[in-house]
Amino acid sequence: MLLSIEQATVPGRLQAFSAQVNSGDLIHLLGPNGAGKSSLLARLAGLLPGQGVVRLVGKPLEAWPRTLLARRRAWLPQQQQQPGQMAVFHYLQLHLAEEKPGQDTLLAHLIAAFQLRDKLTRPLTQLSGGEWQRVRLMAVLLQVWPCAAQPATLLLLDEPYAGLDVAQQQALDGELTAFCRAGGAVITSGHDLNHSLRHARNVWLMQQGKVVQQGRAEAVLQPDTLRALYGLAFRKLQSEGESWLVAEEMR
Ligand SMILES: Nc1ncnc2c1ncn2[C@@H]1O[C@H](COP(=O)(O)OP(=O)(O)OP(=O)(O)O)[C@@H](O)[C@H]1O
Repeated sequence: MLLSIEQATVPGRLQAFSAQVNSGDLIHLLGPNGAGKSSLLARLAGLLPGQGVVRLVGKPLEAWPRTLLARRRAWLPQQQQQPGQMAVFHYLQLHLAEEKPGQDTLLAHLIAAFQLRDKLTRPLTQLSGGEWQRVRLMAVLLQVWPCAAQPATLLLLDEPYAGLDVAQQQALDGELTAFCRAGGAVITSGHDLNHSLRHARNVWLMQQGKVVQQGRAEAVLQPDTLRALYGLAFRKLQSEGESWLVAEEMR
């Protein structure tokens, strides 16, 4: 087991929550604004204090030396200021491991996937919002991409799709799927129910600081459940073997 969450809390923001995350899992965290998604992600990253225990490959987060933890789990906050004027390539280099076989190939692959080749010498402060998001995503992927020495790693992404155009959203889908196939696990927060229906393996639904449901996306994302969560009526449509959720206008 990669991550074991035992009665983890954040006072005033997250009620006691227990779950297990395995290598290969791709989990979407959904729920209304203020439900506690960011708080849960930050707690799992070991960056918010609280009760309970969070174990990464069996060891409590607090017992991990900082440098080793940084190679095992990465966290992408919802928003982040550019750390100064440095060039994109320099920023990415800061996230590379000293020695990791295949890292150069991975770097070239991610530069192409996120279409950053012609931005590499640009100062971070001169990127658009979506470009900075792609650079941040690339950095955390590089930081913990699974390798033979560390096959099981964890990526915690707070609203990673925000600001990405549709092609870049697809690129990110592809990289996260590859990351999980390589042995990592991903937990992301977001607000796009139909994207979660298609892309997530599991969904955790949150409401008022509590995880109220967890399970397969197709099973959890049901109109009645969503109505209770968002106060909106939903319909689930079927088309060519795919399901779609549509929020209906309330009269
Ligand atoms: N720094 C903070 N200090 C105290 N309370 C906070 C802080 N940040 C958020 N909260 C509160 O904690 C609760 C959960 O917030 P959180 O940011 O985890 O929700 P979220 O589900 O990620 O929301 P959103 O979808 O709007 O990003 C909210 O009631 C919020 O007001």
